Amino acid sequence: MPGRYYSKFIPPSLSMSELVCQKLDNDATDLLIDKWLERPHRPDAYYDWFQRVRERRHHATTNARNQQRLLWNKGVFVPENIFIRTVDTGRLIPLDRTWVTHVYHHKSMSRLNMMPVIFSMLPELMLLRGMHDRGCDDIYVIVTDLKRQEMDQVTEYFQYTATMSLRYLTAKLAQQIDEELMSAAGAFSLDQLMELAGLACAQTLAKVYHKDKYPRVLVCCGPGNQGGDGLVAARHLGMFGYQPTIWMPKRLKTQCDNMKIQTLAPSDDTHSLSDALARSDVILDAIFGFSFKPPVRAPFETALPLISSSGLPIISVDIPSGWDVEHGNAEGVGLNPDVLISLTAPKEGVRQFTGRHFLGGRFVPKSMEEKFALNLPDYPGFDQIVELPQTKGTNGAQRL
Ligand SMILES: NC(=O)C1=CN([C@@H]2O[C@H](COP(=O)(O)OP(=O)(O)OC[C@H]3O[C@@H](n4cnc5c(N)ncnc54)[C@H](OP(=O)(O)O)[C@@H]3O)[C@@H](O)[C@H]2O)[C@H](O)CC1
Ligand SMILES: [K+]
Repeated sequence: MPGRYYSKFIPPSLSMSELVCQKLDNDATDLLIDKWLERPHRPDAYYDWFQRVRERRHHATTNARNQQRLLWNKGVFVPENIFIRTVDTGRLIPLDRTWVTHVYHHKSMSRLNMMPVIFSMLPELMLLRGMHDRGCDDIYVIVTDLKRQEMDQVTEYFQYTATMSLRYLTAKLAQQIDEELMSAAGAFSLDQLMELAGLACAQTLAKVYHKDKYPRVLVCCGPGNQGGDGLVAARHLGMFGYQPTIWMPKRLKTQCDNMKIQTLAPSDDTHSLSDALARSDVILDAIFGFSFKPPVRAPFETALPLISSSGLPIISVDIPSGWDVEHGNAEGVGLNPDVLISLTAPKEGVRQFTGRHFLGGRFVPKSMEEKFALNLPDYPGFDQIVELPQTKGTNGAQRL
């Protein structure tokens, strides 16, 4: 077995192993399925599924492409050593991730939702067979003798590449999705979306910057809807026990006043901002979102450098303010946040962002996610946010 030729950015490849190609025809897998089904089982979805697979096998054997190809070298045929090369993206996926990935890529399978993969050889072969029957014609099984630690690194790599199938939005597409969410397809009001977006922003800040260490949050709000997200976030942060202060040079909002959240008087100069920066622990940048068009105009062209030079940690909403929605911080005038909370889906311009990256906006109906091929990751439990793996300065275009 060759040494470690792969890393997060050098994917494992077939050339890593001296592979022997063998063919496993459907009769052989049917035999295995039959044997497995004969064992005592409590009926469950997994069991039913394979029973249906068995019933359909005659159809399958009349299928001209009824072969699964197995490739392996000297490794042991155990789940940790098995990779599947997917037919659609051609990526190598560790077997224990395959089910999830498959559900992810083949929406038709999603109603079989996340049945547990049973880690023994027979069910795995059955799983492959089931995938085959469901339209995944060429399934490559690569058995290697990677060690556990190497496997973990490969898994890390796959987690990274999995996020690369996430769709990054252009400004136009982000606006289109926003409009659609508020049309009959989504049937949300702007206030509802803003409430959820602001909650996701507040949750992200609270997750990264604990209120005991960073109690004083300066919420910088721009003149558009993103400024509204900022106000909502300020309200939630107040509820979470932070002491937010709002800098919103263009207008004020009553809900935050009612909660006695301090709001700096609107003004076209940035003196009040400078003072507030000196009294803050962390900044929530809710200045510009996907409708930003460079160059930055007053008073923000003075505010952005002031915020940057404060040296305080910054958490940006949707896109770091001053970054072009599609081309990022090409002009170098934008903020450089430590944390980003993208809403709905990341924007094209943040592909180069290397800090901690969260996704929020858990309001996109499945139909819309599919229509726009967003490939959104699953949100954990009841959270409004999901953390995306950090990119290390690549352009994210890499694939196996
Ligand atoms: N579906 C979602 O994900 C939701 C996201 N939300 C958030 O809304 C923003 C987008 O909101 P929008 O109102 O379309 O735009 P912005 O907040 O980005 O800001 C537009 C305002 O900014 C002014 N602007 C634009 N460029 C500049 C500039 N170079 N200098 C100064 N000012 C600028 C612009 O002024 P104009 O005079 O040009 O009109 C606007 O006043 C999205 O990113 C999310 O954060 C929603 O909360 C809900 C759903
Ligand atoms: K922003």
